[in-house]
Amino acid sequence: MAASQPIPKTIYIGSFAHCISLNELEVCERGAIGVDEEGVIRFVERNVSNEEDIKLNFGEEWKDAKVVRLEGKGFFFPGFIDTHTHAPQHPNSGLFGKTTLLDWLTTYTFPLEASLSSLPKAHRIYTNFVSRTLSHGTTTCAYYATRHVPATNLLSSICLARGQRALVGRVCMDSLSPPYYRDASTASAVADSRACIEHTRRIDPSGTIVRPIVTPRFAPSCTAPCLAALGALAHETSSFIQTHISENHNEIALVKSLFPHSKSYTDVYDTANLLTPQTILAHAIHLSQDERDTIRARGAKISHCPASNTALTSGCCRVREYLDQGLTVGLGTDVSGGCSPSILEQVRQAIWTSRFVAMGGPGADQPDEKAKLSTCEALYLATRGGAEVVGLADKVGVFEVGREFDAQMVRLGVEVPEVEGESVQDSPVSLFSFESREEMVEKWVYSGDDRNCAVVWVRGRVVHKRKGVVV
Ligand SMILES: O=c1[nH]c(=O)c2nc[nH]c2[nH]1
Ligand SMILES: [Zn+2]
Repeated sequence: MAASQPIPKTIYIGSFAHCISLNELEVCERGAIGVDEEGVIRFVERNVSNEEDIKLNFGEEWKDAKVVRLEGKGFFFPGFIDTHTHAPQHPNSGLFGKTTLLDWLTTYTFPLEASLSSLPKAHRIYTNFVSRTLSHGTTTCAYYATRHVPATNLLSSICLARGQRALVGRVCMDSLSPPYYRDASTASAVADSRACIEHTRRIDPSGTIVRPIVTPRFAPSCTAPCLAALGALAHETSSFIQTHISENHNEIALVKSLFPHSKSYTDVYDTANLLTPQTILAHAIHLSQDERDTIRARGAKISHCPASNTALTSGCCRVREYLDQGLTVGLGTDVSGGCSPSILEQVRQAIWTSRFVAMGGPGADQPDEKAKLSTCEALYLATRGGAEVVGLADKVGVFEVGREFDAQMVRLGVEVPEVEGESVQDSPVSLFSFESREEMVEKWVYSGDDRNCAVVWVRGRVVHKRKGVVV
């Protein structure tokens, strides 16, 4: 099992980068990170001159440590955290036409999800999707599965076997759903969800790698009794909760008509005790100030899904404002509303969305500079922000003593040679000779992809390696 295989003490030598705070990106040129047999970081050294000095400084116990050296241009970076995605929708990535949320669900999504009643099909999709997210540097992922208990349990088992940290949720939907894909009753939705929680707790009792997450699809898909029963189930089993909120204007109007006595969309969930510090709310685009205040007061978290929000023309989330108001935000790929499994892509998309908010649409005056996310802020959301959303704030997201080594080795390739006639190389990032380390990080953010993700570790264990890379 990737997650529990024994590992030697290891020293990672080379440049590293990480977000110390929302506004502070540290790029260390000559670093050394010491990781023990549990995968926990024991030292982080800067301005290292040679490996022997490191070993001497840290004494006898590190003298035989394995060394992983980052050769050439690149840096170690914390693993990405995907706070919201749908594994069963992977085959539909890129297929959405001109639909918006509600017709997209009935046209593309429900038929595909229903077909995962076939376990061989679920196996094919889930193994490929977990491989894909890992290959893009995602070390933790909050997954929606489907309604099916066996397929949901399979996804948990695959994540555990591959060593990817995951929250895995069986989707509950007992209302307004097609007859071929719905829960028969609140009682069966709760019983099936309980079965999935029990499976996840059985295969990983400590919850180090996989944890269950109670998953009402969204308010239109659930009756009020079902929402309340799921709130109670989450409390009884101390589980995380994930759902969608305030993604699209037609959806918000539908919620208003289905729950006429609720003050707002947020109030529907609050009434059902679904807003807790362990709740992940995907999208959250069109929230009123009152709703934001409630979400903050309950300690619930937000998953910003910029690519999906654009593809389904749902709206531009005012994330910079949310951060100023003290809301906790991470990034989500939301496949297949979003068409990429890459959190690096969401970093870019979050930055573009913030610029669209800043530009304010046709006829607007000067851009609103306050609305713009910086590169560092977006990287923070992809790592430390995400860690807060999934309850791992004290464990991952930054290279600090006492945290676990969830990381990716980013390799940028070689500089473009001065002689004419060279060919384009495997890395999509073009380096010349002038770039500072900070500029290399910027170039990676704006032009990099999975070809730059050479190795991925969770708790110091290798969970992905690009072909040909030796560690
Ligand atoms: O982006 C989304 N994807 C979904 O599958 C979904 N279901 C309800 N609301 C949703 N939004
Ligand atoms: Zn979603």
